[in-house]
Amino acid sequence: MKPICIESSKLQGLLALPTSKSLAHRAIICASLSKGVSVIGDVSMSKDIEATIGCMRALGAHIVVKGSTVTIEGLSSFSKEAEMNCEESGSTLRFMVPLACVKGTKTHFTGKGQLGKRPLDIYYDIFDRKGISYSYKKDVLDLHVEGTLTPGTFHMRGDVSSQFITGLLFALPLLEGESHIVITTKLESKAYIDLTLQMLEHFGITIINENYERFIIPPHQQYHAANYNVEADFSQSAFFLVADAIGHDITLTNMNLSSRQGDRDIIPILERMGAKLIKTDEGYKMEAEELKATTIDASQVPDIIPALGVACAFAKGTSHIINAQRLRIKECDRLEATRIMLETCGVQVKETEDSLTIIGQDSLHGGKLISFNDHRMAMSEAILATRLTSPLEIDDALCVRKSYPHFFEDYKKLGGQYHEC
Ligand SMILES: O=C(O)C1=C[C@@H](OP(=O)(O)O)[C@@H](O)[C@H](O)C1
Ligand SMILES: C=C(OP(=O)(O)O)C(=O)O
Repeated sequence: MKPICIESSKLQGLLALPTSKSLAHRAIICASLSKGVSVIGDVSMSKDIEATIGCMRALGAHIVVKGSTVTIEGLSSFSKEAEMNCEESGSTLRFMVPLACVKGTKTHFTGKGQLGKRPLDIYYDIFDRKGISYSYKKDVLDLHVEGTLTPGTFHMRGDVSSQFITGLLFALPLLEGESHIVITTKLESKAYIDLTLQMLEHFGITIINENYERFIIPPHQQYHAANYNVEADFSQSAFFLVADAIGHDITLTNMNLSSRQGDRDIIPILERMGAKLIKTDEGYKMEAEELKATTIDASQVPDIIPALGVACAFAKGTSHIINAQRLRIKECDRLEATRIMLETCGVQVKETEDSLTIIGQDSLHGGKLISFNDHRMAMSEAILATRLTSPLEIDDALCVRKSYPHFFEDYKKLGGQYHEC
């Protein structure tokens, strides 16, 4: 795709958000492991979700996609061999690896972009302890795994990625003996574990959660087919709620305010900055006269930080984004990328190993940016561009396909103005 030039514009109107990628991954996996047929409704297709569907098919599930409805006949036995292309989806890879080892499926994992550079060591340690054989290449995802996971106690860090814990939570209930997962550090991205537990329960799996320090997984369990409708995605809501907070007028028509998605915190964070959530006849929107600086702890909400960086850029005063080291191991180094995005448009930003200090500005200019091949950076940049005094060029906006293929169509419908440069 050619670079696009975005002009400043007023975004306004109604928008139905795509549905939650995190919940869709989980529902598709649980249904694929179930006895019987499940219908998963309201799935928003994206590259990441297609990757998970492809992997579960490779493992033996029968999956039919018609529009946003995914009908899944769970696998009757695990495939002996599987080829799993995880594209650029960290969730897919980290959720699939333990599943590949439930019945010793000989699996070849491939993927693209940064995925081969994102941590997997927690699994390699388990493989070493459990005698599972594996080989991988450095920095590109080309991983071969063969071996069977045995039950036991798994000591795991909780401050690298919660996706490793989720991955084990899917696989361990299927083993012959009881297992325990013991979290050895502070648990970050904790709400994603809640989403996993919620989905496992929906599909009939029991996990005993001892205060997020130990998870006890009874053995010999069976996933039971269940229907499930996926709710709107709060990580995606962040772009539009931030847009509202910096002066636009977008009403989101499908947000579930009692959702357990951690990124629902976008609302209290923006409220702390002086914005207000307003209920209208059609849905919800944010309103703000003026934003004020705040301190944001990124450890539980890593995915909404680039969008919040845009809010901080227009806030009065100095904002701090703290505990953000793990942003460096996402689709790009999101801490550095957020700094570059803001600096390019005239914001003063200081970056440390795990924080950003952002000095809010009244007026910002355009420039030339790359998307860092990261959907959340491209979407944040598009929102930032609406409030600049000159156009912003973005090199490769196609990366939004990872989670929100229609982002730029929706952006245009709301009044966003861009053209190929
Ligand atoms: O479990 C999930 O669905 C996710 C967990 C989070 O990852 P970490 O646990 O690595 O922070 C989040 O960043 C990712 O986009 C989705
Ligand atoms: C980090 C993300 O996803 P994943 O870890 O699944 O690649 C994301 O969607 O922002």
